[in-house]
Amino acid sequence: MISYNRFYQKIAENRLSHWLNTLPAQLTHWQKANLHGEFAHWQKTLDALPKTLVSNVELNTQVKAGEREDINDGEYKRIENLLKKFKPWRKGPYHIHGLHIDTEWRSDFKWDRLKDHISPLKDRYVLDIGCGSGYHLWRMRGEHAKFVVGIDPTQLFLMQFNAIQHFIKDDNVNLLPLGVEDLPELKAFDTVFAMGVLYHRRSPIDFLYQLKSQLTKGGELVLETLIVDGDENTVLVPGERYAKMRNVWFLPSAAAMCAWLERVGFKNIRVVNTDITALDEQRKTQWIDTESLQDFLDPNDSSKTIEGYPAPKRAIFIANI
Ligand SMILES: Nc1ncnc2c1ncn2[C@@H]1O[C@H](C[S@+](CC[C@H]([NH3+])C(=O)[O-])CC(=O)[O-])[C@@H](O)[C@H]1O
Repeated sequence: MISYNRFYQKIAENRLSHWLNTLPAQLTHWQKANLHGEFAHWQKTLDALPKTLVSNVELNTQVKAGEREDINDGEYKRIENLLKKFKPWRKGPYHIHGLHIDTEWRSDFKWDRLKDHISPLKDRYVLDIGCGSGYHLWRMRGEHAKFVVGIDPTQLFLMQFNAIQHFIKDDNVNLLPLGVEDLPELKAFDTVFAMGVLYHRRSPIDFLYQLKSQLTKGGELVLETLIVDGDENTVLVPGERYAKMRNVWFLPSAAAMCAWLERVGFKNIRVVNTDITALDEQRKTQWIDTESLQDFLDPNDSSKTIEGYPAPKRAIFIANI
């Protein structure tokens, strides 16, 4: 059973205390009514992870907990077998006692593209919406953020996060099983990240208002999303699938995205990076059994998706309120 009591105690004493008005009831309901069919099984896997002595934790240049020498061969094999039960591992990579979880995505590439453009995270309250397994949460803490909260409704990713947390043990980094639509207007975070989520939202403008309502006055939004080429009136709404993904709705141009941000009241809007996703950033590894980017592109023309749309191109936007 996952307990959020420690999280409640922590926020009772910090600037998120008003979240206690709604969060405990929401999470209690979630545990009663919304658990994934595999949840109990996953929980057993988590509980079976050995309690090891973690000699060091490195979060600034990578996400690494412990050394190979901290554990014996049996423990290493056990950790590997148990963590493989949480496949597919999409976002990472992680290094646990010398075990390299070589995830589908090199999420560190995205971090490298944005880290020099954002306001320093030192002492900040940070929220990462749609954080996946939480890779970037650790990197934010590695930049000395004071309190880091991630939300993501996909329960397998929560399990992956909890598995990494089992070794790192930092109660200033938390992942809650919520969607953005479950958040009250907290107006409490200094930096809000929303990366890889906007195109999954059916109402992108409402989504931007939701992001805005999480920020303190003067706070910073870091938004990353798929874009297309074009002017401020260009938006692609793909058919049933984009790069084999079913739930993709709006792909604006960078100019359109800036116009949307301005329309909902963000200021100081800038595009700090654009990048075509390359095959070394998203690829099949031993830690996923499913297809990856190579299978999502036209085999004869990698500038197109398999459906004939422009291949994935992403941009990072930073804005303030
Ligand atoms: N309603 C929702 N509210 C919040 N999150 C959601 C919702 N619906 C889906 N998600 C979550 O949004 C994440 C998107 S992945 C980006 C990960 C990371 N940020 C990255 O930048 O690497 C990109 C992709 O899969 O295309 C997934 O983890 C979903 O579970």
